[in-house]
Amino acid sequence: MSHLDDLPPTPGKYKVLPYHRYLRLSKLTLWASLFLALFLFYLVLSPPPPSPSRHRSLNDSSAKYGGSHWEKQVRKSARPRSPGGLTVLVTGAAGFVGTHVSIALRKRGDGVLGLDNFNRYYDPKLKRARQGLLERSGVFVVEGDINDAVLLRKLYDVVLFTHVMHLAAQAGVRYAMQNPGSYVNSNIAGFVNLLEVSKAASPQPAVVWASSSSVYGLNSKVPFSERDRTDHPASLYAATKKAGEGIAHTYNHIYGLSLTGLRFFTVYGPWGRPDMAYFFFTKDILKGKTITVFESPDKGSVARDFTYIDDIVKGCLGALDTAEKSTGSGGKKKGPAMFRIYNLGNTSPVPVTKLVTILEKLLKMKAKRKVMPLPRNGDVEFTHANITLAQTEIGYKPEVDLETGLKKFVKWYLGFYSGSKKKSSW
Ligand SMILES: O=C(O)[C@H]1O[C@H](OP(=O)(O)OP(=O)(O)OC[C@H]2O[C@@H](n3ccc(=O)[nH]c3=O)[C@H](O)[C@@H]2O)[C@H](O)[C@@H](O)[C@@H]1O
Repeated sequence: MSHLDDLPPTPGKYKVLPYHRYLRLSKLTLWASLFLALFLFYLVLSPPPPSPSRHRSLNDSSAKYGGSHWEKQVRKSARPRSPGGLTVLVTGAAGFVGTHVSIALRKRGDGVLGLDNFNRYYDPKLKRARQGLLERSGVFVVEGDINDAVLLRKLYDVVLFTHVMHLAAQAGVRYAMQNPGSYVNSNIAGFVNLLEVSKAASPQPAVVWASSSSVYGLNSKVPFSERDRTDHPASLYAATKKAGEGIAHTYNHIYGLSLTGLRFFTVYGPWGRPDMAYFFFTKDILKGKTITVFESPDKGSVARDFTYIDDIVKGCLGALDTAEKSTGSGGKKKGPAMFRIYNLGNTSPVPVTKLVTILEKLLKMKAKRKVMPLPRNGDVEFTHANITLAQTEIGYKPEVDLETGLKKFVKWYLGFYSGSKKKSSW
């Protein structure tokens, strides 16, 4: 058979097929149509393909806001109770620092409106429990994301905020290797969104926001001073926090926004974050699980300038109280505005091995320690804050040493996780 036998019949000419070939062809057509129909059916009904990202978005809860009842709650929460009180929007209000700062502000008579997306970075039940505390103190938390410009504009329409305490962020140094996108989304895109809406407000609020000790990266000169270089971060987390400082400066320069960045040093305490070492060490020691304690390459101890939450709260309030007004309005700068950066640390670094020893004493249990060299995961060997600037300019004075602070944390932890959540005191 030559290749010519495969050519189709001459166009325009009708060719009669033998009966058995005709039957075979129509069967083929039938199967092909059936297959095509099934395939189309599958395409219509099948779910969309999974996102190429290895990690699901942390914020898949759809925002819940709007309506006259909601607006009433927003106004009520944001209204100061004492004359001359501040009207503060606290982002990340159901977070560790956010909850403590919101309650402290509310206690002294300021108006506080919370905003939080309740994402799943760590147990949302803990965030909901914090929300319960906030509600009992009269702080309403709007459920939404800082990337939602429509929501932010709506909040700024309903309330004239004098201040914003911006604490919503993707925290954690090591998690940046697993989910880098979440850091860019919250710490960069979300921050820019908040600044965009803030600069367009009339009048503009003064903004205080959380930076991080991690911006000092691989610096070896201690203690870290605000005047030191911050251009060699060791983690993407640190890089996004450093980017935040640069971004904030541009909004100050172009739009006259009053901006104050606070570099927090390893904040710990009751209602803390379960992704932090002191928290999961406690959990694992109690369960008899092995904990991994990092040591520096020269077999020295890794150390942190652990700072107790109450000291950090005082620093945040000091920054809010001393923040000058923004000078711009409706996106137009009218004159130079305040731009500040402060270290909020404890000024006494403690080796992580010592942290474990204190926990052993408080928990009355021996930890199963596995010592290993500090992996290249974003962690730095030590942090140590020089706090002179914050002391002089915002009256910051840390008072709680690690043992005293951990004692309070352990007391809270045991109460909260032993099922007596309702009884656990503030
Ligand atoms: O000060 C800061 O800027 C940062 O403080 C913490 O970051 P970090 O100091 O690394 O706190 P932890 O993750 O609780 O680690 C504390 C220490 O324990 C060590 N560690 C951690 C985990 C572990 O399994 N073993 C271990 O020895 C770390 O190397 C570190 O020295 C927070 O997680 C960051 O969000 C914050 O911005």
